[in-house]
Amino acid sequence: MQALAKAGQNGLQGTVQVPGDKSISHRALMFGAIAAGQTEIHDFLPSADVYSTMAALRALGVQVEEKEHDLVVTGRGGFQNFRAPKQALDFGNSGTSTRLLMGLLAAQPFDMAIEGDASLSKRPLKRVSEPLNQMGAHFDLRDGNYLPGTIRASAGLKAIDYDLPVASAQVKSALIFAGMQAEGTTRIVSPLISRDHTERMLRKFGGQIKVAGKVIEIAAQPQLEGQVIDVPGDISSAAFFLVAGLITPNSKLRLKKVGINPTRTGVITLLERMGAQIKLDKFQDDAEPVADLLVESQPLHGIEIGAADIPAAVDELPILALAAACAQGQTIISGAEELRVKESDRIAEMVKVLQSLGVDVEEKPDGMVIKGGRPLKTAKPEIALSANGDHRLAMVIAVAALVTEGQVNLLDPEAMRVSYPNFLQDLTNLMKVKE
Ligand SMILES: O=C(O)C1=C[C@@H](OP(=O)(O)O)[C@@H](O)[C@H](O)C1
Ligand SMILES: C=C(OP(=O)(O)O)C(=O)O
Repeated sequence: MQALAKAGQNGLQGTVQVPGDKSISHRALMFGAIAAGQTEIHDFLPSADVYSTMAALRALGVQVEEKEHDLVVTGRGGFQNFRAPKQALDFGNSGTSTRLLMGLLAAQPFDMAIEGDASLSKRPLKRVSEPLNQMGAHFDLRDGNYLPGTIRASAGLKAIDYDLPVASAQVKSALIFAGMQAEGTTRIVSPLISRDHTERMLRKFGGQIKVAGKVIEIAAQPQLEGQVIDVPGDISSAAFFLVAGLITPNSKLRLKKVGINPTRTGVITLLERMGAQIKLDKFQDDAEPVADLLVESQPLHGIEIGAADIPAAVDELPILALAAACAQGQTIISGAEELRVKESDRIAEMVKVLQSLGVDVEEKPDGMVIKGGRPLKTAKPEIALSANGDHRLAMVIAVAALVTEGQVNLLDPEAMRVSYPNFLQDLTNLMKVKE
């Protein structure tokens, strides 16, 4: 159990370099694996989820060397040169590893067993296996939807036209990897635009993809060549500091080199709608735009967050719900049912966390209604909260503790290893009193 710190008189002050973007780190490893030659990945995210992708690729015969903040991947020069793994591929807690690799590995000439931890084994995979099976892949999944399972050998894939039922970047990316190996042109239509790191990275590696709004066309590719990838800081991790800086009195923070891909900046847009001013010091664009984010404590007000807002802020909804609890007035979150199938049921768990801190919050099937503005306060002088093994919930609880009257303890701080192993250390560093 971890006793969580409360912010002092000076609030949070200083500069943070949040670790590398998780989505981009996974993809850099995967594209590195299928490219020819070496790929250097600078400032990758050294977290449990990214190590799950790395371990799976190593088990398939891909050489990945780790050197301090960098990785060097020696690619297999295509999809057909992998080695049959000796054991089940274990994706740990990582939905991104599972779903993207299901697409990347959909047409191997051998069977592969796949598994994950208890949380991952509850997350739906039919959304990926169904279209891939239509293309000629064969997945055996527990109850047709869950890990553990087997990716069966396939004799080859054929293109399909597919309307995604959910605005999921993971499903879209799985279909892009499959489309790259299929005969014909695969057409993917998304209901809403989701993060486009796969599309950008494919182009960076020399590949071709047609993107027109929500419609993507992908076919067989020229030989991809190894690249140097600079991974920007993860905006999903920066989001915890943005909200911490806004709700903790007397704070002033600079978050350095954060990725500001427009498909990911929903948290900034929504905080701005709540009345926040966040300054962006932009850098030169590479494949992914980057900026320093500057934030100071400011009053916030409630807003309505609807279905169209969700994809660009999907992982930031838990911390936005905390911001809403500290804002004046009512915030309604709707159209966010996807949150129920993340590492935990993030609607139910956030409602529980906020209620333990005295917040007036009502759970809805697709979101919640938060009546904000009351100071956060524990019912007893000291309470212990569980993040239910969910890294994002664990970090939300640590941010809430900064401004809660009463001592908050966290039962499962180790959950943070999934995306931000040094989060508590980085947060504590901002509380050192400056003379
Ligand atoms: O493609 C990605 O890297 C991700 C996509 C999102 O999931 P969905 O595709 O399920 O929305 C997000 O929640 C996840 O953290 C990372
Ligand atoms: C949902 C998340 O990740 P994944 O789907 O990769 O487990 C997340 O990081 O919040």
